Amino acid sequence: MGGDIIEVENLTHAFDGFQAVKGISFSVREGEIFSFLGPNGAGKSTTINVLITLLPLQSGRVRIAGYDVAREPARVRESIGVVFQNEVLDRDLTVRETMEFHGRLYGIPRDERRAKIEEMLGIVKLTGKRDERTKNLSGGMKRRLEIARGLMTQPQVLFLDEPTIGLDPQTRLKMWDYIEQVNEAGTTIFLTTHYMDEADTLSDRISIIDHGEIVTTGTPDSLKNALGEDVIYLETTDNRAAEKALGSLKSVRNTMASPRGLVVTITEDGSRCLPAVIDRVRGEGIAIRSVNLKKPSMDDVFVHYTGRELRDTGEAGRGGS
Ligand SMILES: Nc1ncnc2c1ncn2[C@@H]1O[C@H](COP(=O)(O)OP(=O)(O)OP(=O)(O)O)[C@@H](O)[C@H]1O
Repeated sequence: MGGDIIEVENLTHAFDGFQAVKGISFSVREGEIFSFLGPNGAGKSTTINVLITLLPLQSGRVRIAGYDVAREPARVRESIGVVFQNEVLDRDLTVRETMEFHGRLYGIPRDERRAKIEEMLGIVKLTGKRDERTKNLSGGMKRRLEIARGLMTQPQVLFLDEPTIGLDPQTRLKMWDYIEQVNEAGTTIFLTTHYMDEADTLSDRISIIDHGEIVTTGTPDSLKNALGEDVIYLETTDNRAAEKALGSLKSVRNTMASPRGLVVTITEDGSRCLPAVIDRVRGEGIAIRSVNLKKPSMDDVFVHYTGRELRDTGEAGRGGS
């Protein structure tokens, strides 16, 4: 992996006085698959829109592939590809025409354009669909076409906003393969996703943003390991009282109310300290409805740092920890 291809320093962005992004700093290394996660309204889109020059830089510094978004936006645009969350294909164009149109728009010379179209359609396995109108493609094929189109200009960084949203599980797995192939061919990937397993599987590193601030950054393994050895999910008749009772137990690192119950992260082998956890809760006269012991997952990391499930739009949990 090379140096930093995305550099964000102290980025702040406000809408009518409301601070959507509050002085965030992070970087993405050349060659990485980097995931940017956060609950709804956390500030992801605002950040990405500044990075891809759709929103003006208000304050801070952002460089993409060495170019400053405020001073050299055209250079930045030449260096990136973007695949948006909502489908933006012309339904009446064929697959090849879609690619052809994009290539012309970017002034790619004819012969190079033709070769590129074939190469990119090959990568996303759409060669056989070359003459199909896009309206007749499946959801997965449409996403692949959008990715192929985004790659035509050989961007150094490809921004993928929710690349697998709405796709069936099998197609999602295939899409992961394509994303990895694109990455192996040398493109840095900046990804947003609501699927924690996706972020976990694909990412070299992940940042989680909440309330306009980055709350943690790390490799999937380091983020999961930092939570502790194991996680216990407890459903009790009084989760608040149970949380209080467990606070003083030595093997308990952290407790947090979540929509799935009380999340207890522990520092030791869970199967060994589970009896003590149960005894302590019952000792307070609290009945236990269910217990679930497991290794920390990216979902647990997300709940730990944001107090919310990714799909949970409400304010069921507490912010931060
Ligand atoms: N154009 C705008 N005018 C006013 N407020 C805005 C605007 N765009 C975003 N916001 C607010 O800024 C905050 C961050 O929004 P943003 O779209 O960046 O979040 P997000 O993390 O992308 O959320 P989602 O996952 O729902 O897309 C939210 O509170 C949102 O309501």
